[in-house]
Amino acid sequence: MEVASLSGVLSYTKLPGSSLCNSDVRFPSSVPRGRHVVSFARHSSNGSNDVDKPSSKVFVISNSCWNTQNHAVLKGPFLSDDLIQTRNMNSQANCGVGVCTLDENVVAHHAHANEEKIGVLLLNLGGPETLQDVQPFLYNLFADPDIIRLPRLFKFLQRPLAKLISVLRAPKSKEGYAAIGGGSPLRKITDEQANAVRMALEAKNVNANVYVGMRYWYPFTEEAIEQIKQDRITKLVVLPLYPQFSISTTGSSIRVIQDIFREDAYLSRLPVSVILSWYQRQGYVNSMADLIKEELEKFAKPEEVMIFFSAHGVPVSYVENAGDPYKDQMEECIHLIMQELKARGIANDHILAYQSRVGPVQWLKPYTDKVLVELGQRGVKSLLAVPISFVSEHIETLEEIDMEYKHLALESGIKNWGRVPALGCTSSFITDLADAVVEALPSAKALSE
Ligand SMILES: C=CC1=C(C)c2cc3[nH]c(cc4nc(cc5[nH]c(cc1n2)c(C)c5CCC(=O)O)C(CCC(=O)O)=C4C)c(C)c3C=C
Ligand SMILES: [Fe+2]
Repeated sequence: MEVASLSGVLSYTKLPGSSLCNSDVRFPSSVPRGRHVVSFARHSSNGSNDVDKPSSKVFVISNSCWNTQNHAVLKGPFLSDDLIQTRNMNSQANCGVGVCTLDENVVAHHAHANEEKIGVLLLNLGGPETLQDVQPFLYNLFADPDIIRLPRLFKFLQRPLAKLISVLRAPKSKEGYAAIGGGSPLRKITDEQANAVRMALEAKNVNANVYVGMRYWYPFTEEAIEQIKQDRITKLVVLPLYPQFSISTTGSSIRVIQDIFREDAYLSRLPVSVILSWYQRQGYVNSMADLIKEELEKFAKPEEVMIFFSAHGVPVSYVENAGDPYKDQMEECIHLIMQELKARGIANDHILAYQSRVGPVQWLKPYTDKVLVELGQRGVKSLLAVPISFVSEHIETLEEIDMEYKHLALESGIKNWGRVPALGCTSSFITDLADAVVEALPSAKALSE
């Protein structure tokens, strides 16, 4: 598990002997590769709220670069004008999850000033709850500078481009969401996970409020943070529900948090521990191995089944130019799961491919759809699909894998198809998340420290 504080451990200085290339800072070979840390430089604020002014930087140590990205100070997700009103009206109702009951607030109000109040902030992507939400949700997603990474000179195009792409993509997306019941199940599942983590912590004698902060839809991360402030939390663990780190997921959410915390006197003094990735945790690896074993046993000849890990892709440029550790972490994650299966006497063939590419750029390869066809041509008869970059059911498991890819696989000659469910609220997994929180607590540090 990789844990960092919001203030991070690095300062933004050009390293001796390094040279600038494409706005990335190359670093000398003495800097250890292969692990990553996300750290935020403390910038003197110019006092402006202008969203177009770069005033924070994200550093990612990766295999090849310390990548620096200039980001605008974001006061909230970019919302189309007609949505801003809806969002403000809904902000109270959508805060956190059902764990912050009235009773608890009353207790909190009377609690002793020195009493520790632990908060856990679960980060997730968010998804449209109705078909009307699809286009504004896509707008928020494409307006994120960590999703569409424009060169600094073209930043002014971010929002018009987001509007255009979201309008163009909405019909296809809507079809997908319509096929899974008219909306994303992410909010419901994430709320259930939050409640389960709270109870697992309680079982370990740790009382905590557990909040849900979504990046692109309700309840927004900004709303969850507002609730954390109102609840006067004294120590916070940030736990992204992505096992592997990517600039486009955990990185983007942490940037939002850091921008808000830096501007706020209370939040900048709040000790925070950020869990950057947790795919290496034995509890997670065991839970995945359990699910895979259970599904393999449903096949007539389990030993002949190809285990097909399908991960959400990212554009190649994230890995090659921006130093996103996502691909490395994905490969290591799969290695760990396969090692665990082997220790249990399961030695099936396996393969990793990347799904859900969007737009004309190159994404991580091999592509799931291409590999399925090739496997069929190679004579593979039984296949078990394992979604690996996400721990809830969502459009890409329920529609893309269960419908599109299953259809393609069967059409390509694969006879027996199975799919491992997402971890959801599997109890061994939830217990491990609670353990991760407990382990992260001692390293909490305030941004201002
Ligand atoms: C680890 C998980 C994810 C990564 C990495 C990721 C990167 C990424 N995604 C897009 C574009 C889209 N993603 C969409 C939905 C979506 N993405 C993830 C996870 C990751 N994305 C999830 C869990 C979901 C589904 C949420 C739900 O409603 O159930 C969508 C919308 C759906 C669609 O139209 O296909 C888009 C678009 C990019 C461009 C990107 C990396 C740059
Ligand atoms: Fe995505």
